Amino acid sequence: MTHSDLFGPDSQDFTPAETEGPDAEVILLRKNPPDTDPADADPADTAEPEPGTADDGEQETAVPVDGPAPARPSWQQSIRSGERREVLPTWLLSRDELRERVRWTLDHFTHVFAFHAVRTPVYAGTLAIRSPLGAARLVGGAFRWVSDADSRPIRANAIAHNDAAEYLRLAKHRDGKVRLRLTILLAATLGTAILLTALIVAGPTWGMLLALAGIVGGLGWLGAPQDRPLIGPAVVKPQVQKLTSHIVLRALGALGIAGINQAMTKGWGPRAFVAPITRDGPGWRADVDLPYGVTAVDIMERRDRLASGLRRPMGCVWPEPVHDQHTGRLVLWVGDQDMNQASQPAWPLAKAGTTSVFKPLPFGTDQRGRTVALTLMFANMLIGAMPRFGKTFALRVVLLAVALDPTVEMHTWELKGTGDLGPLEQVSHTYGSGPDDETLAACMDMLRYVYKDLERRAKVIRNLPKDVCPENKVTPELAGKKSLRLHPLLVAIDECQELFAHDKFGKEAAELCTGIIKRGPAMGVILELATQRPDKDSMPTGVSANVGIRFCLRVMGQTENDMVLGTSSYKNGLRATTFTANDRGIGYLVGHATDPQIIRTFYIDAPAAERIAERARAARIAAGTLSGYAAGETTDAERAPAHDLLADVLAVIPASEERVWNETVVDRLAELRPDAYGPWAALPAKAKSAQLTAALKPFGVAVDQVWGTDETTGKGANRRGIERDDVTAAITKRDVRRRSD
Ligand SMILES: Nc1ncnc2c1ncn2[C@@H]1O[C@H](COP(=O)(O)OP(=O)(O)OP(=O)(O)O)[C@@H](O)[C@H]1O
Repeated sequence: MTHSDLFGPDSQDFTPAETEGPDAEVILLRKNPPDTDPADADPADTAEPEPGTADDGEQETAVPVDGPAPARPSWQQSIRSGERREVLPTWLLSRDELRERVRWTLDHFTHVFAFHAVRTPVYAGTLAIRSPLGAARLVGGAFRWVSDADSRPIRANAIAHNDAAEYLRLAKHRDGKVRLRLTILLAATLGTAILLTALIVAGPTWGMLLALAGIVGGLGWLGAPQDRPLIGPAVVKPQVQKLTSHIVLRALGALGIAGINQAMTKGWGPRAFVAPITRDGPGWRADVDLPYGVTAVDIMERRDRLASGLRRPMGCVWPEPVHDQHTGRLVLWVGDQDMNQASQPAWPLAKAGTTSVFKPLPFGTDQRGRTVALTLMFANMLIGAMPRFGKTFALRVVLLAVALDPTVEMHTWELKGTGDLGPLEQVSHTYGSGPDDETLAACMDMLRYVYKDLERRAKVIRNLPKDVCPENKVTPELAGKKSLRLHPLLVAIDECQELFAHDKFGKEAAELCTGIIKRGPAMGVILELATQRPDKDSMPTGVSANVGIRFCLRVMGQTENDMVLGTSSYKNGLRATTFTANDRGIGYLVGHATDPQIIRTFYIDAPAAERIAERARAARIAAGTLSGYAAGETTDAERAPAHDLLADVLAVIPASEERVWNETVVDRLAELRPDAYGPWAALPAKAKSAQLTAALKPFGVAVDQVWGTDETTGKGANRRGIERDDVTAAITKRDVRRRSD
């Protein structure tokens, strides 16, 4: 509809096209009197007039739907919002990456040199075999050149057309050429012959051999068949197809997304790319603005189909959103190699170095091979995966990095019982391995201790002057003050479902861990949990809802996925279900950077872990921080006798004896278990009796004066002793209590 259609040829001079360009739409509004509520207006009055009838210029006005074009932004305004490209490539700024590149380059050329050096005899033999043919080709070529064989067809043509004049002209020209070339050839041959003779007669042997090798090599090279080169490549490069806009659009168009398909019919394709497709690390990067209404998540959800459209393995295809752009901006990174096959640099701390949990600790590499480091202080971490996909390996990388910070008190518990975290035993304040009730009970003791320590830490922090602790949380300075005992404390529980799903300990474990996870970070307490069963029975919601850093390796379903990565993660395209059976050690990392990342953890095998832990132990010994289990200190529980005192006492008092002196009981106990009670028996009579009194007190066994007979002298006397019935009653009472627990 044009302006004159609406207003007639005499309408006021208003040309939308001049203001907004040809696409600007115009709507017609009826001007209401100022005191009229537009809602009260008669609908008939607002009906669009027939073209050409809208002549009431007083009542109607045309308003362009698209407002006037904004004034052109200044040069500075337009450039300020732009993205600055890096001055130097990131690999040049990172010492680790630079070192890795240099190392790789040296490695590469060493390999190439060794590859060809080993094959030198084969190359020499092949050249020698090919040299006669090469000599024949040289002679043939020289003959053709001297005889000007190339011009033969032209002369033949002159003969065929009986063109005598032309033939004579050509023959004369050729004769001159042949004479000149023959002279050059004879001179070159003579020169070479003289040189060779001189070399043979007067030159050194090596010179002669070199000349011979050169001649044979040259002739062999000339004699090589075209389809069989002498030297094969030392490194077979993967045949990677270059990523082009055509391939990207083809793949996007094959996803079955209506928005993309419709936009394509309207010519969206060429405008999709906001930057040229470039090499980015070991792969290609395309920045795409998707059609209106299509989001990057829509593409991420269809990664498998995208990989099919690109004709690349799934592990090469990584679509991502751009957090500081609109949701339709997609960065598509297509690796040359499947992520699970690409070579990975060694863990930067594998050979040397210590760490600080206040600083980032190297954890893995992303698809582009860049190191991803985690800052664990003030965070908690949950690792989830199906069995055998690298959960314990991932936890071990984190724990080894933490172990290299000598200030951290480590509590390492692996509740599967395979000893995968065994290397950490030598640096841990408490350590346990196994799914049995005894280990779980000890793990609970540890959690109670840590939970209680939170209260102490809170009190210490609360009482610190504001200028020392302005943020009410542990700082590196506070952590360093030994007297405050605010050093970082890390609790790691692998296979934590064993604890949370336990009939007896589950509820308390959930309460303790929820408390630790909520209050721990500010007080320097870090909780690391790993589980192969991230469901609601094995992972309390109080825990899963409060975790900061989440790492999800391959899982089977949406529930497990969301349990580890957080609610709606699956819906938002974060699908650890799409990892394949070969993607061990690869997972989504959420909560660490602004955007979720795909990480392959550094691979540290058991022997390497052992070596690193030994280094960590040495650093702790040097810093004077080796403590608890690692330092050989025993806990109260361990100090408690492994035997049953009441049962032993009862065993040494026969039913015929109603009362017995304490000292007699101790002597008999020492006879029964010399290791356990021998030291008691060695005490003087009074102390001996007092020892038994103290040991029986917690069980409520009364000690009183009892009549008895000295076993050596046979004399009767009143001394401190116990009644057998009291011991039996104490045993019964204890057993009843244990059963009710
Ligand atoms: N980053 C990695 N790169 C390559 N392979 C890895 C990586 N991490 C783990 N793996 C492989 O995955 C295997 C299983 O790892 P891990 O023992 O950590 O699994 P898990 O999930 O703890 O299994 P489970 O639940 O049975 O304890 C390892 O033996 C190792 O070979």
